[in-house]
Amino acid sequence: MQIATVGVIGAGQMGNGIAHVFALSGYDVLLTDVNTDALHKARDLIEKNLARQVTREKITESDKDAALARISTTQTLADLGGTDLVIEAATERETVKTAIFEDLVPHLKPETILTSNTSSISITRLASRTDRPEKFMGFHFMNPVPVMQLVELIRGIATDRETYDALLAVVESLGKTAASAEDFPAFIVNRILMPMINEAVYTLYEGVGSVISIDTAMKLGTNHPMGPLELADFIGLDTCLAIMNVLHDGLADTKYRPCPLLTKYVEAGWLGRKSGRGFYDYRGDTPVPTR
Ligand SMILES: CC(=O)CC(=O)SCCNC(=O)CCNC(=O)[C@H](O)C(C)(C)COP(=O)(O)OP(=O)(O)OC[C@H]1O[C@@H](n2cnc3c(N)ncnc32)[C@H](O)[C@@H]1OP(=O)(O)O
Ligand SMILES: NC(=O)C1=CN([C@@H]2O[C@H](COP(=O)(O)OP(=O)(O)OC[C@H]3O[C@@H](n4cnc5c(N)ncnc54)[C@H](OP(=O)(O)O)[C@@H]3O)[C@@H](O)[C@H]2O)C=CC1
Repeated sequence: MQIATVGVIGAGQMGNGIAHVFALSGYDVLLTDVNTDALHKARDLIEKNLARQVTREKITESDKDAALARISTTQTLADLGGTDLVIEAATERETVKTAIFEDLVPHLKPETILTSNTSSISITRLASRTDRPEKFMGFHFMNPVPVMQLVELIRGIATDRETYDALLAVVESLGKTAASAEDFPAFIVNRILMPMINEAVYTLYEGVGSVISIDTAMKLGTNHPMGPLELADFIGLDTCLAIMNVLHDGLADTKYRPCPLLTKYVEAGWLGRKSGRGFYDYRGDTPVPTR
């Protein structure tokens, strides 16, 4: 199947990055969000990130202008009806995602491939809430999307070969690399990464180290580009907690118990970079550790 137009649902940090890379690779993109402000912010951020790529001589000014011209925005979900591929990248909450699919499905062409960028939720269960489980897949991009090479491809129990092959070809057209994961809670990347981040929060909670000592230890001791607490803030603490809850509920093992400090931060609205405060405070010129 020829994929030319892509609908992206959710204009947060992942939605804007996904729209950016698809537009730069020549796809027409229609980006939607319930929040008009998020749509405006996403467009500005895409423009800024494309400009950064021009400065670093990764792309030309005309590549940037052409990519921006390929991105349209809408607040009406039904406008995505004519797209060939839909990527849902809204908040990591199953009720939010299923409500989106239920609203969207009546407007879609029969051949449209439906995907979710979920970090952890069962693809089989999400697919079962649509009219096309055989054309439904997990399509998991990494943050920041324009920089990260990997896309995890997750087949639900009903996904057909044609859909998998079509998405594999899309990943190649973006110049990225696919890794296949089976449909178990949090797939591969977050099954491994999120317990490490959660353990870093326990290390802080139990007073083994400060925010700075934990991040410095992991950056300089294991050559990670970001420390685990800095990375948690970058991903979003609400998303980290949601993933730990899916692991805990889905695998029924206490080793996945979310750290109470992570829960408390989310309850306080301290969600990391996106809310201005998490393990670091981002309101000044440089991030300041909070513990
Ligand atoms: C939660 C999930 O479900 C799954 C996930 O995504 S888990 C999270 C996965 N992501 C990570 O682990 C990220 C870890 N961090 C990193 O790799 C690095 O810190 C980073 C790439 C984010 C930034 O690297 P840095 O060296 O500190 O910053 P900086 O020098 O400004 O940028 C590095 C490059 O990225 C580019 N870049 C950074 N952010 C960008 C963006 N949003 N858009 C476009 N380009 C961007 C820069 O232009 C630069 O490009 P070149 O090297 O080609 O010149
Ligand atoms: N952050 C990360 O590092 C990664 C996240 N992901 C996954 O990507 C998805 C998005 O995450 P991320 O971009 O970080 O989250 P953000 O919180 O940055 O963005 C989510 C966006 O979705 C919007 N939204 C909520 N409900 C709806 C709806 N019904 N219709 C349309 N838009 C809606 C939110 O609006 P509002 O703010 O008004 O609620 C917000 O603008 C999640 O499933 C997450 O697990 C995958 C890989 C990495």
